[in-house]
Amino acid sequence: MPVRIKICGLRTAQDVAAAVACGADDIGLVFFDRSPRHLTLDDAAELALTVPVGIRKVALTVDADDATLDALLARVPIDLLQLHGHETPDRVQEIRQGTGIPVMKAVGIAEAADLDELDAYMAVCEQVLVDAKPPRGGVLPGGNGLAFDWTLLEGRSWPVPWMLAGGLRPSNVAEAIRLTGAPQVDVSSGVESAPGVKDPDMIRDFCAAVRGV
Ligand SMILES: O=C(O)c1ccccc1NCC(=O)[C@H](O)[C@H](O)COP(=O)(O)O
Repeated sequence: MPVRIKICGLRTAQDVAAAVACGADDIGLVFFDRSPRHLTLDDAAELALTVPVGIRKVALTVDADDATLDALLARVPIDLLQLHGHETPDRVQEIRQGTGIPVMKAVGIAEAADLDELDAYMAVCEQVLVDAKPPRGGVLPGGNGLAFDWTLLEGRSWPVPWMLAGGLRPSNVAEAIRLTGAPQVDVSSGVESAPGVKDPDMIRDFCAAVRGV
């Protein structure tokens, strides 16, 4: 099976076109107003219209309340919710049941013990995102371009689909896949020329590196 590719934090129709042209499977839209990748609902609704059928539109939210999620889903057609805050397993279950939208819970990893946190989410979400833990006191809970020690994942497997994220770049993604066996990869900073500015050449190089594994 080819490794699935998610390009996160797209903000323009050009970003979407570059990701689609390179064979991305998922595109991520960020709804977190402290992020340089944040989209308004109007901008996201317009951008969603440019995404071809068959490409999954993933909405990234951080500890969003029901009203925020309802407003988002009423305006933007979303295929998967990426929960990137401190959502508990109960909250993940509530969101999944309340919205009817499949959920991917992100869990931050810095050391082996952090992997235990993943277990609590296996019964309540469709997928997990195994990401780097954000730096202490950092502004963003994700999208920091930081990698974790991928050897922590050697020999690990989970009963739901999982995606690897955190500091992936065109130059290291093949090694990350080889070491972890990741069936899906997610990138944001690693294909940017500046925070929030996607670079089509880097997107192309990233996808080529994944497909070359
Ligand atoms: O991208 C953001 O600005 C962001 C804001 C708040 C929570 C998460 C955020 N990003 C997460 C991602 O883009 C990815 O899912 C993942 O963490 C990879 O990021 P990167 O290390 O930059 O490739």
